[in-house]
Amino acid sequence: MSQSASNQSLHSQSNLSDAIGTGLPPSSLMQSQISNGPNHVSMQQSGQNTMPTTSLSMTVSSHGTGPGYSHTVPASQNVPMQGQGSIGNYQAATSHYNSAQGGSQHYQGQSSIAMMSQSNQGNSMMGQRPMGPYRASQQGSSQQYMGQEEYYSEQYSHGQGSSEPMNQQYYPDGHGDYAYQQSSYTEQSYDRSFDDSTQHYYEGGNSQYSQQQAGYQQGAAQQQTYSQQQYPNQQSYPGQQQGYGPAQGASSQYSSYQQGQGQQYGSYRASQTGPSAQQQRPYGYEQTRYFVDQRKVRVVGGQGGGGGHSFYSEPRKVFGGPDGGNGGDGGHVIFKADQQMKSLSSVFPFYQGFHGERGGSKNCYGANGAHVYVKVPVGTLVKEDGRVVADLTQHGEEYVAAYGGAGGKGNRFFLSNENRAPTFFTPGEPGQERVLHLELKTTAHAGLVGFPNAGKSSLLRAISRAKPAVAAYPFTTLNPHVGIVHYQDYEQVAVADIPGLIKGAHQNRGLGMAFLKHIERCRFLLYVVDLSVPQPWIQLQDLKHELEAYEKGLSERPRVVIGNKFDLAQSRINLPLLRERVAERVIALSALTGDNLEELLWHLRELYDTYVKTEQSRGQSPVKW
Ligand SMILES: Nc1nc2c(ncn2[C@@H]2O[C@H](COP(=O)(O)OP(=O)(O)OP(=O)(O)O)[C@@H](O)[C@H]2O)c(=O)[nH]1
Ligand SMILES: [Mg+2]
Repeated sequence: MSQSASNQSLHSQSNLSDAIGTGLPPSSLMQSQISNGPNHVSMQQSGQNTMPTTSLSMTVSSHGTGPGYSHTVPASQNVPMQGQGSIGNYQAATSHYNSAQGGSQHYQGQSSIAMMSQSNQGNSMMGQRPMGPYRASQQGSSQQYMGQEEYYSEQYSHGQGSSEPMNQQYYPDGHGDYAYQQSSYTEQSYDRSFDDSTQHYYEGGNSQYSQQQAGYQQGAAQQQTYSQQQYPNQQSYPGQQQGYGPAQGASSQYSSYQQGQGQQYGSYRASQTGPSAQQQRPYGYEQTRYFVDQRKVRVVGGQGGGGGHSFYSEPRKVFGGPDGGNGGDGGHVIFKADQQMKSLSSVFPFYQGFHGERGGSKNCYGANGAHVYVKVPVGTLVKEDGRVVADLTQHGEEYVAAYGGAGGKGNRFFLSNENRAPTFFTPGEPGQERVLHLELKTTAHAGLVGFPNAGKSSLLRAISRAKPAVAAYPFTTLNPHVGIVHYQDYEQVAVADIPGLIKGAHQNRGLGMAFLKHIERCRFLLYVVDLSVPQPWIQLQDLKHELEAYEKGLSERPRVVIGNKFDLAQSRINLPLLRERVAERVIALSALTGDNLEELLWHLRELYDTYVKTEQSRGQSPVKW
């Protein structure tokens, strides 16, 4: 899985860069629009065409600097931010901007959640703020915006900064324009490491805001000189406020802004359950597609086409008889197991089959609706009301999740000796509708089972090309990863690394036992124990206990005990003690230094060969990777 994860990460990178290439407005487009001055419509259109959702970018812009500034933000009205912010505040912000702007509609969208908890502050700051230069910078904007264009285009030429894909990842529902905003304004971020970049998410808004402030204070011409010099200050508002010096109103305004923004992002992050944890992820996490091992899907087959209703008629054959053809059948929704798919993340919550076409005159039958194929990973269980209805364990296996409705009959169908001119026909039947639960159980040959920090991921990295995250804190691994061990005779053994188990996992301690289902399909088990901890055999007992609690007999699969961290001094004392106490074969090795990995690899191969032979003797084909 993790090999594929790395592939996926590559894919996602390329996708994202595609998105950046195509989804963001090209700089030339930006230029033409921007240099037109406050051309609301065109900007908005570009926002809608290229970036279909409203985003937090408005947050920063609309709040911070008010109307003029907002022109630079691609925005759309159609996606309100209620889901992420407080609706009440959003509305307050809207009215605020309407009054300031004379009701240009797209400011409603732009203000969005920007004003969360800030509408009052915003109003008061409008009163305090010296509006003259501010408006001037907005109106006389051709120069100013030209300056910004240069800035944009320069930024776009830098193009592929790490922050952009990452931000897209933050907002899978299309907050690309926020990413765009940030990348446009914070050149600094390109040089940063990933960890910094995640922070940059917050800082970007500030920096952008600060630039605008600088522009307003210094006049339009100055805006061309956005430079790195400003950036050192951008993250700290106190510094900025000093810079603004005499602008009393401004300083209070900005401090309130800062406060408000913090709240706003706080609430936003809270609503994003997955990514919020990413702050601590050591690396690479942001660019990978999320691993999803269960999904609820509603599937509806296509509606059958109605029957035709017509009578044939031509000169000299006026009563030619009924000739309405039958309608086409609706298309099915079909789940198809695909080896390329590694998680259920690309499965949507709803699928609808194509409808059949209506029957026509002249006995023309309507075309059948096309089937919709949904690719799912091999090892996907399909459940309905808690009952397993399908188990897709082979590549290419299909399951018809929802049948399309049958097409209706045309009036020709009802022609009989009793009724030579039937006028009735039947409509198409509706497609079947079901709500199904998909559940993925990783299919690998061997499963690494161990306590957190035992070194499972390190071991997988050492024996395969998979790159699961390794770190010195527990629960580094949150999703199963599969790595492939390649042998010289081209046999491949798949090894799954699952998140660490602890004592009581079956009572939902630690990460619980939700991940044990990924072990369920492993043909043999590799128990990984940390030899350097006191009494490592206790770990082994606990692990077995947990596996048994999950499924009886699971811990008794063909297995081997791996004593990891053999390079540490304590391990050498513990190893003989462990060997005395456990019945299984113990392979002592060090995933870190690579000591004695060969023994594991040979033994793994033995286990695999035994498995293949057993399957073949049963007349079944062994799972191959
Ligand atoms: N000295 C030594 N340290 C090791 C060895 N193997 C792993 N480690 C360290 O142990 C720590 C945990 O390693 P991981 O591979 O992340 O452990 P894990 O079992 O995957 O942990 P979780 O994902 O949290 O379940 C890391 O700091 C590794 O560098 C080893 O053979 N020797
Ligand atoms: Mg791990």
